Amino acid sequence: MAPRKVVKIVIIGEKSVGKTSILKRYVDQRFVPLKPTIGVDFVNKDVMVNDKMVTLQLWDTSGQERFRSLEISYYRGADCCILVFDVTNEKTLHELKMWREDFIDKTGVQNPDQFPFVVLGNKVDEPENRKVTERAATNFIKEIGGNIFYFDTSAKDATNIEEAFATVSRISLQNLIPSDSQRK
Ligand SMILES: Nc1nc2c(ncn2[C@@H]2O[C@H](COP(=O)(O)OP(=O)(O)OP(=O)(O)O)[C@@H](O)[C@H]2O)c(=O)[nH]1
Ligand SMILES: [Mg+2]
Repeated sequence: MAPRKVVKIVIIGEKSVGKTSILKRYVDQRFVPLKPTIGVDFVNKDVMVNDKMVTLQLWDTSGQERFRSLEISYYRGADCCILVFDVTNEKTLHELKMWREDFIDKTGVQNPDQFPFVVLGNKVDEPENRKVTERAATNFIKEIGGNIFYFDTSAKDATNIEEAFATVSRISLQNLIPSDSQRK
């Protein structure tokens, strides 16, 4: 049997936007009170993509400034980057530009326009507090351009979590095409 493919996915963005809650919802189908992430953590999930079993290695990190120095080793070898913001806090969307540029700088990705990014606008279960519309979010990703996708999500009520990770799995595998491997 051919060895199982393993893809590395990193999830980044400001503190408290819901990165760990999104992973918990996806991997354990649960939404529970969580402490802020300290440093870096990771969790594996096996999924079927095009009839093949693939292991997603999901790397979670803290959005807090004081842990930023850890990120170089954490970003290295990523096949896809998930950028999370909180739709009830506009500043967390604007900060994503910085998070994306920092990721590109630190990984040394040669073709940032081809590298797969998935942006998640989280906490859409709070429509009364929503500050960033889906339209504003999609305009934002159009402005960034490249190989980038957008989903409104909620870790709390599970909106679009499966859908977002189906896209993450698919585009992470595209990134493993051998002719692209010199990019890393
Ligand atoms: N309403 C709502 N609250 C959420 C959602 N996702 C996360 N939260 C809440 O937002 C807070 C932060 O969630 P975390 O998952 O710890 O956020 P994080 O991005 O991992 O934060 P750091 O680890 O500190 O960077 C917690 O109180 C969560 O319960 C969501 O989809 N909806
Ligand atoms: Mg966290």
